[in-house]
Amino acid sequence: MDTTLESSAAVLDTQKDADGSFPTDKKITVVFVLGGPGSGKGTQCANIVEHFGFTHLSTGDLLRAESKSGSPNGIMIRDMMNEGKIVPSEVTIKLLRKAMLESGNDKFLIDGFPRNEENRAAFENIMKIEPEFVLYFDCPVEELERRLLNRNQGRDDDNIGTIQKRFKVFIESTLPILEYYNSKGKLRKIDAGKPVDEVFEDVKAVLSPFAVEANTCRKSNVSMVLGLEYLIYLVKRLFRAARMLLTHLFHGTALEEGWHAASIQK
Ligand SMILES: Nc1ncnc2c1ncn2[C@@H]1O[C@H](COP(=O)(O)OP(=O)(O)OP(=O)(O)O)[C@@H](O)[C@H]1O
Ligand SMILES: Nc1ccn([C@H]2C[C@H](O)[C@@H](COP(=O)(O)O)O2)c(=O)n1
Repeated sequence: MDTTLESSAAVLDTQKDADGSFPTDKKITVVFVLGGPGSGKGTQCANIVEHFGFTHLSTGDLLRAESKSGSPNGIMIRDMMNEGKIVPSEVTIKLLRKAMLESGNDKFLIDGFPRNEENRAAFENIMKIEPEFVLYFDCPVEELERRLLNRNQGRDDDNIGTIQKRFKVFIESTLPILEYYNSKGKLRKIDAGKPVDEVFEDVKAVLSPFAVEANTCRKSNVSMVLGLEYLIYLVKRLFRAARMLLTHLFHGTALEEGWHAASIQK
């Protein structure tokens, strides 16, 4: 398989443990999203979420949040990320699993994972979920560097020293994972060197099998909203009827009392 960087991520088999379990009756769909650092994985995932109803889980974001949470692993994660190294799978998968369960969704874009063979094997062994396919954003290294240096999102690892290390780790550890999924016919390679909208056109073509489900999902959301609105309308009418009845009873009694008092005075 040729890549630009060289030249310069189902079916659920339920797992039960202390963290909880996925519902047995649901098919869990997982799409792994890979590409060099800065290839636009996060950018495109945001578009996919909007159009196809997936939950986007960025392993980098999950690790960054964990490193800042003051957890026992926090310092180790921060140090490894600053060195561009890959955090042990046990840590990453625990975070991923928790986020997947908490989302309540059954379709996941797992961004920046699996980064190496250890990640891939651990996910398969622990989660027992086969990815539907792997979306690979392929982009020239010069463009990656330019994007990362201009990102300006305050990331500690967006400095030239760590960027070079991340490129090296991508070539040595992640490219073999792409080869693996390519050999299984599960790689969907996208030219990520183009403008964002053009890249998304290609992404949409790959994600098209999920379009019908997305429509269904949107339709069911619409009927849920309409159902809720109708319920609110019925409750409002009920309240109005109750108020009219009470007013009628109250006024009736008051009138009766008024009439009674008047007749006594006479
Ligand atoms: N097609 C594109 N053309 C130009 N700039 C882009 C494109 N896609 C993304 N960018 C910009 O490049 C930078 C990196 O994009 P993004 O954060 O989505 O990459 P990433 O692959 O998620 O990075 P990382 O692996 O480091 O988390 C961002 O500033 C983004 O706005
Ligand atoms: N599976 C993963 C994903 C990410 N990391 C670490 C190492 C990366 O350099 C860093 C940033 O990830 P990104 O936001 O660029 O996807 O996070 C990891 O160790 N394991």
